[in-house]
Amino acid sequence: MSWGYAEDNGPAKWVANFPIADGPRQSPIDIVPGEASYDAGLKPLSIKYDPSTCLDILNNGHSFQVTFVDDNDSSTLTDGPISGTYRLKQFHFHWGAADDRGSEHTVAGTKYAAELHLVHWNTAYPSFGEAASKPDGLAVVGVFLQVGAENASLQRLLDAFDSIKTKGSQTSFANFDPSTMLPGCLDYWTYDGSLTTPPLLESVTWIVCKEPVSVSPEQVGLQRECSDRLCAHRLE
Ligand SMILES: COCCCN1C=C(N)c2cc(S(N)(=O)=O)sc2S1(=O)=O
Ligand SMILES: [Zn+2]
Repeated sequence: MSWGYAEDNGPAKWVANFPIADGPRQSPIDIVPGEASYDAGLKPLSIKYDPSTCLDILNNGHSFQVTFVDDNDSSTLTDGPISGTYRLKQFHFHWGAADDRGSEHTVAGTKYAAELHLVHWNTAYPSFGEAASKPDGLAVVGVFLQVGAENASLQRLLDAFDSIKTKGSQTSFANFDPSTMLPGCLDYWTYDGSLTTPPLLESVTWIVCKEPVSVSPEQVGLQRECSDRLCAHRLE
C-alpha cells in the first residue's frame, strides 16, 4: 500500500515506512507570526525564471507537477536566507476537499485553499537527486492561494489538466513563467524543514511568502474536480 491521504495510508501512518516522520525538522508547520523572530541579516529573495526552461506537466498521482530543464542556471533562486545558487526543478500544488482547507502550512492556525510549492536544488551538489538528501540541498518557495479573483496564470495550467487525466500521464508544457504565480510582495518567513510528503527528507530550507495570491472559486473547484482524475489527495 503506497502512501496517500486516506484513513489507512495518510500522514498519521507515514512513520511506519518513513521513520523520519518523527524527525526534528519535519514540515509542514503552523507559522505563528507573533513568535517569528525578525532577522535583519536576511536579504530579499532574488528569483529569476526563464519560461523557455519549462518542460512538461505531469500527474504524479498526488498532484500535478510542472517540471523544468535544470542543466543550466536559467531559472534560479538566490539570496533570501540561502547562500549560493539554487535551480528551479519543478513546481506543484496542494489543495483540499473544500475552500477552507488545502494548504499544508498554516498561519496562526489559518488554512488557505491551496499552496504552491516551487522546488529548487543547491548547485553546490552535482544533481537534484544528490541535493535532495543534503540538509541544505533544497529550497522550496511556498505561496498560499486564497479564494478571490480569478488567476489568469493558473488558468493556463488548469487548461492543460484535460490532457493528463490518468496517473502517471504527462504532456509537454512550454513557455510558462512561474513568476506570474508569485505575489507582488515577496516578504517571507523561513525555517529549516523537510519534504511534506514521503520520503519526508529533512533537506528543505522553507521560504513561505507572507502575501497570498488569489484564485477564483471556480478555479479551486476545477482543481478539485480534476484532482479526482489526478487521484490527488484530499487533506481531510
Ligand atoms: C530524489 O528525489 C527525492 C525527492 C523527490 N521529491 C519528492 C517529494 N515527495 C517532494 C515533496 C516536496 S514538497 N511538498 O515538500 O515541496 S518537493 C518533493 S521532490 O523533491 O520532488
Ligand atoms: Zn509540496
